Parts: sequence; structure tokens; C-alpha cells
Amino acid sequence: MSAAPQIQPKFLPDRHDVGIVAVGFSGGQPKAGVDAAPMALIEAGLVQQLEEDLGLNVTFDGQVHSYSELLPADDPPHRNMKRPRFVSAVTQQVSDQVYQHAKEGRLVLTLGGDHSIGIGTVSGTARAIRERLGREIAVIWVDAHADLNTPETSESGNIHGMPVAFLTGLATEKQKDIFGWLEPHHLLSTKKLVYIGLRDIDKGEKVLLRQHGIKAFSMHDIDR
Ligand SMILES: NC(=[NH2+])NCCC[C@H](N)C(=O)O
Repeated sequence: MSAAPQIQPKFLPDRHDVGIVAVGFSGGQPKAGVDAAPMALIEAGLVQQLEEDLGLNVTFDGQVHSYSELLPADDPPHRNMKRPRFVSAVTQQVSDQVYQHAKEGRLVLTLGGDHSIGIGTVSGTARAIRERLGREIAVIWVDAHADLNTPETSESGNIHGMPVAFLTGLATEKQKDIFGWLEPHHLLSTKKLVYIGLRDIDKGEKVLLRQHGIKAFSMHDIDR
């Protein structure tokens, strides 16, 4: 790794303080495999490199969380969502772990995992930043996918395609154990969201992007 950045970020008390959350979870979509990524990164020496090469102070509980204890006995689809209770319970835990770091002013690095985890990372950060700085967060979502499907627009029912809909309140659910735990302080404004790199958007997502005037730079824009 090269040298540590020298610029002190405006919204962090100390640029050296980093919190890591390792999430070995793949339940937001049907294929196993992405759950192995955090351990692979850690075994490759990520934490030492952050500490020794970049001189950062890393706070890490030393665990890759699989959250298997949160697996419900029964988790039938709800509004077309697959494994809704499990994904909800895991992302709620991730949200809290991220919040615990972010409220102390640490830059949070989450290692996943499938993209449903974004429900936890963004909501935990949004809550901490509202509390710590009295501001709304902004999100730059760099991805081929918008992950903006509501349960109703989704053609797959996979929750990894829905995180931004729940985070912006375009999708809501009353049931507490199915993302009903998301409160206003967890949410992100569509005005403070920008996409970079989109190349695979569903029909329903395209409608939502237009309806809400969400800023987006597709791969087509980048190639120009
Ligand atoms: N994070 C991802 N890999 N998302 C892929 C989503 C694919 C598709 N748009 C869906 O909703 O199922």
C-alpha cells in the first residue's frame, strides 16, 4: 500500500480512526460465496496493512459475523421478498455495529457480503451523522446496479436489489421484523444520492430514478 492520505477530512475528528465491521453474509441473494470475502481480505493482511502501512488506528472486534444465530426457524416470502426476516435481522445488527463506530467519529469500513448489507451500513451511518453533526448524509453509490427495487418492482425477489429503496423510504414496511425497524433517522434523501457506473437497471428502477429525479451517471456517461 502507498502512503496514508494527509488531508484531514472535514467531518471526522481524527482521520486515523477507522472502525471495521466484517459481515460474512450472502442471504440477500441465492448464491453462497460472497460471505467468504471478509475472511479472505483479513487473512490477506488487510488490518495489518491499514495499521502498519497507512498508520491508522483500527478498532475491530476481530470477528467475521455470520449471524447464524439470527436465522429464523421459518422465513416465508413476504411481499415477494425472499428470506425477509433473516435479512432484516442481519441488517439491523449491522446498522447498530456501524452506528457504534460512526457515533465515535470513526470512519467505518464494512467488509461484505452481498449488497443487502447496504441497508445496515447506510442506515447506521445516517443515524450517527444526524446525531453527531446534525446533518443528513450523502451517498455516492458506485455500482453496476441501482439496487432501487421495491418489493413490488423487483423481478427476482432478492433483497440485494432493494437496499436503496428501503434506505430512501421509497419502500416501507410496517412489520418490525421485516425492515419496519428503519426509522426516519436511518434514512437517506433521494436528493443526496448519486449513482456512478450503472449498466444494468430494471424497468421499475428506471421509472423510480426518473420520478424522483435521482442523479445517475451510467457506464455510457463514463465511457464518453
Ligand atoms: N447488488 C446486486 N448485485 N444487485 C443485483 C440486482 C439485480 C436485479 N436488479 C434485482 O433486483 O434482482
